[in-house]
Amino acid sequence: MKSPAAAATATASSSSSPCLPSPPNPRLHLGRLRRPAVCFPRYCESARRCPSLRVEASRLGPDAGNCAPRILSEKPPVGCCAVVTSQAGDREVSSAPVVTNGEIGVLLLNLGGPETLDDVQPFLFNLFADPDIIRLPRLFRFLQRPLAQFISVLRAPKSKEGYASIGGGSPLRGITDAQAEELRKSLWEKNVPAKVYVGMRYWHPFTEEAIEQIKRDGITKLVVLPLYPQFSISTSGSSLRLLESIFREDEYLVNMQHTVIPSWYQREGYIKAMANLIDKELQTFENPEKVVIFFSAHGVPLAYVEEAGDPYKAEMEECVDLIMEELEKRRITNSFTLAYQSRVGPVEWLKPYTDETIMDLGRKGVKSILAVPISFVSEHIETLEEIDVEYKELALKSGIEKWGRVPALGCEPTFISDLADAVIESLPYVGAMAVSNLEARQSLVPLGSVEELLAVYDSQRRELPPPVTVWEWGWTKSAETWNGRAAMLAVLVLLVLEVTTGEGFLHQWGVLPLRLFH
Ligand SMILES: C=CC1=C(C)c2cc3[nH]c(cc4nc(cc5[nH]c(cc1n2)c(C)c5CCC(=O)O)C(CCC(=O)O)=C4C)c(C)c3C=C
Ligand SMILES: [Fe+2]
Repeated sequence: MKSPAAAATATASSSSSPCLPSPPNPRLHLGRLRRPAVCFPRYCESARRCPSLRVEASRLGPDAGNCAPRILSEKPPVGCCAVVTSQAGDREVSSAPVVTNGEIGVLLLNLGGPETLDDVQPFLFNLFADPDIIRLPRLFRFLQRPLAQFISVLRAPKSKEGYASIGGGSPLRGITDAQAEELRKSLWEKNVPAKVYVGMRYWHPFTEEAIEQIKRDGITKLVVLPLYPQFSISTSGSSLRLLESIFREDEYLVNMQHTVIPSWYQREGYIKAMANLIDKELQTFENPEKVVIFFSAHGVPLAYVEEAGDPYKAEMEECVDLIMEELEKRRITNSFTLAYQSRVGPVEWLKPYTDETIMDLGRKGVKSILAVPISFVSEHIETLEEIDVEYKELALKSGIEKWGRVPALGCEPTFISDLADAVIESLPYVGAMAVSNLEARQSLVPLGSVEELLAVYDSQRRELPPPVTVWEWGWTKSAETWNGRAAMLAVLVLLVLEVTTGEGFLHQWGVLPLRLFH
């Protein structure tokens, strides 16, 4: 890591009393202002010394830009105290039991994927019906579902082809369930008796189902952990928005203490696990030092970053830097590049695009590439099909001779253990409760973090630029596109009618003299 400031070993005390002035407003911590806005040296300094805030100390340092986003609650931790001993470098956690006065739950948030080919279109419908994927102007909100239906039906055949080629469905559910089980085991080994739940955004098990189970199990302290290392409005943000709406409506949840780990790409364990995978895969090449390490992240529309303030790009770039720094420590100094894949629709997405970058490297005479999927921790359609098949083919056509790919982290033990540490470290922040139910309701969720995190990037809930162009008034590119599509559709409908009924302009003009069907 950039600043292993927690060379200091720190031990959390068994007292939950705060020893700090309130941390700065978390609204400032995430997102577009992140780098400049989060440097609170006084706060970070104190945090390093304060036992009850030790939890985040391994990320603190002279470069305080890394610290504040991790302080998840403005209120002091109450009612729960992790007894944790941690050493920078090995992140060892002591065997002292975690003392809490409630049932701990961990909710893993993920995207979800179709399990069969019949699931593909309804899965796509759920995805495009999400206002964090396509947020229409207020006046046109009523069109969200019809539009989602329209786009999902249009896209389904192409998506189905992809899913068919990877075995007829997404492997995401199985892998996420396995990660949940490994995380549970790891937490128990670290003396944290927690239950772990999986809540998917667009397919089973839906987040709503996970929440129902959490209620049935009587969980009173919940750590929310999106399985995306980097934060994006379109992924973690969307899942948090859904949670916010569920929490707001429910008496039980209003009273449940929670905290969110919004992103965790700087964690030492994660960075090391990624570096281990890259290191190992490089050894499969004849001349490992000549290989270009090609980080390929899932893209988002450019306007998410430039207009809506999505921190995704900044977090991604920092993540890649951290991995390369870790590799450098191991004397691996290969060239590397970061590009964005999987764009959907005609609007501009984050650049450079993966396909263009591959061709560019080919033109420049690069002969070996090691692809590193970086935005997701499971194998999925975009690793198994897009990278392993499409991009490999493109690379070979572009003059690249050897193409390799680092596997997704999955249940890699260093990674799972680090996730468990992240959960343990966040426990003292679970439970910053509103004073009364009324107050909790007014603030939408129990004080913790969901709505604060949402506010960070999206306080005004502005329109999001649609990845698939939808209607805009005026002489715009979008209007032209949609006019064109509407016209083509109209012509198609007229043609079909004409051919099937034998009546219409073409018949009147003698272009089509015969009725084809009777
Ligand atoms: C960090 C990861 C992801 C971001 C950011 C993201 C944004 C995003 N995605 C779409 C549209 C689609 N995504 C689809 C599948 C899909 N997306 C991610 C991850 C991110 N998406 C994953 C892991 C998967 C695969 C799940 C699986 O089943 O294996 C799909 C469906 C597949 C396809 O048809 O290509 C679509 C569509 C948008 C529009 C978007 C940002 C706005
Ligand atoms: Fe996606």
